[in-house]
Amino acid sequence: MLNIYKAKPKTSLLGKTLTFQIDSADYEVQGIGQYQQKIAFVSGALPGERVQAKILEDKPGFIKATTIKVLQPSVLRVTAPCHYAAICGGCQLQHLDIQAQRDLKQQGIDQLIRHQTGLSALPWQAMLVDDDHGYRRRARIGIWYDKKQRRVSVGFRQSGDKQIVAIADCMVLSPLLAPIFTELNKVIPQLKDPAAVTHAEVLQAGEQAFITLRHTKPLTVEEQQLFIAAWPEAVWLGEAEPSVIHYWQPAVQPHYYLAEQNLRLEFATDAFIQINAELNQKMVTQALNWLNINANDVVLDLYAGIGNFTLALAQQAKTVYGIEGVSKMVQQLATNAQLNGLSNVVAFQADLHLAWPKTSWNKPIYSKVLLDPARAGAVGAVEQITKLKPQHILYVSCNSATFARDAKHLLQTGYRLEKICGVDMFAHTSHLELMALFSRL
Ligand SMILES: C[S@@+](CC[C@H](N)C(=O)[O-])C[C@H]1O[C@@H](n2cnc3c(N)ncnc32)[C@H](O)[C@@H]1O
Repeated sequence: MLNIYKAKPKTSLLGKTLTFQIDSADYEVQGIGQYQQKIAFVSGALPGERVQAKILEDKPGFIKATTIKVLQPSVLRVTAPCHYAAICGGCQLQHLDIQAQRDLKQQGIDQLIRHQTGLSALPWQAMLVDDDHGYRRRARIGIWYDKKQRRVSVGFRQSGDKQIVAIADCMVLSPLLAPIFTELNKVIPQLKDPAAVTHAEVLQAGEQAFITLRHTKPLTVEEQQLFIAAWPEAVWLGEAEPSVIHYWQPAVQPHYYLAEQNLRLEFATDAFIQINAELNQKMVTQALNWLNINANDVVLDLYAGIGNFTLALAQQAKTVYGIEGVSKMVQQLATNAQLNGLSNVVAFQADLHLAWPKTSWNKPIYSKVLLDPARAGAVGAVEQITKLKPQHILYVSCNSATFARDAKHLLQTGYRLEKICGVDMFAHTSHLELMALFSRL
């Protein structure tokens, strides 16, 4: 008789609660432990701790879990300063004091970069830091209307979940934007269809609050007036379809200042700007210092946005080419250069992750390059940068993993890492911005 062997289906660990001994932490300060043969990444757990954690993902090589109970705490563990920390997904590191957060983030990133690049030590410089409260000048606030209970929830997404956690205040949001929670809670239930508004983008530009409400059904002028009357100091806008934004009041131009450079930058409410104004200022000034820009420099600023670095570089360089993927932002960059009296800025649109066009800006004419890509890093771009053979490359990164990958390429193609520093742009979260200066050997 033929015996057919059938492998027993493995039972998934998903949703189970297990106990983990945490040995170390990764670059996002998630605890690392082990379960049988699998490596376990446990959010909310610290090295040296024993925790109970719920399994969120069960993959062949690893599992991901979230701490639900700390059985044996680390000496570094503190009580979170925000009363929503345990349920809100916005900040992941409030169980550490701010200095320990910064130390552990840098240690984890140091390990990641050394592992990827093979460097034995990194030339770390002092981290750029500022106030860890009230620093966010932009945020997306979730809105959920429960039709059965006729109740609105305004807040952030729960950690590891899609549910909105209703909150009344946020420790890291700029105080100017604080009224958003009360006012939305007041007005949304008065709408004909309260479920029509799904989220609010809040923005502080200078001393002005801008609120863009995303709504899936039209809102009447009377309904728009309810929001304006509730918080008249704010400027209200509606987004009926993605990226189709209308002012409900006379338009006001959002802008911010780089006071140290005496620059004024204008932007559209949906354009990218750096989240933390104080640290952005420090970052721009440090970029000028590290690159040591002089009047002979021809500089290439990649992923230039609305010209945050471009204009400051142009004040000291001969010429700056700013390249950006979004056409509207390229136009804004050119306008900002004009508004600030800078005639040595040239702005181009290009998708930097595709093959670069054979054009005036893609030539080996640069002494210095600054790049500030989004989280995906400079995939496809970093190879093309090195072909231009600039003397110095300043890489500003918001994702250490993609930075480590790109840094490896730079080191393999004739560059050395001169300086690196963290920028604690998103205090209390697992993210750390990086600035790294590479020079040609
Ligand atoms: C982190 S932001 C930096 C913007 C600017 N340097 C600043 O400091 O405000 C990254 C910028 O890269 C742009 N970008 C993203 N992917 C791109 C691509 N494939 N090609 C060109 N630009 C891209 C985004 O539109 C965004 O403006």
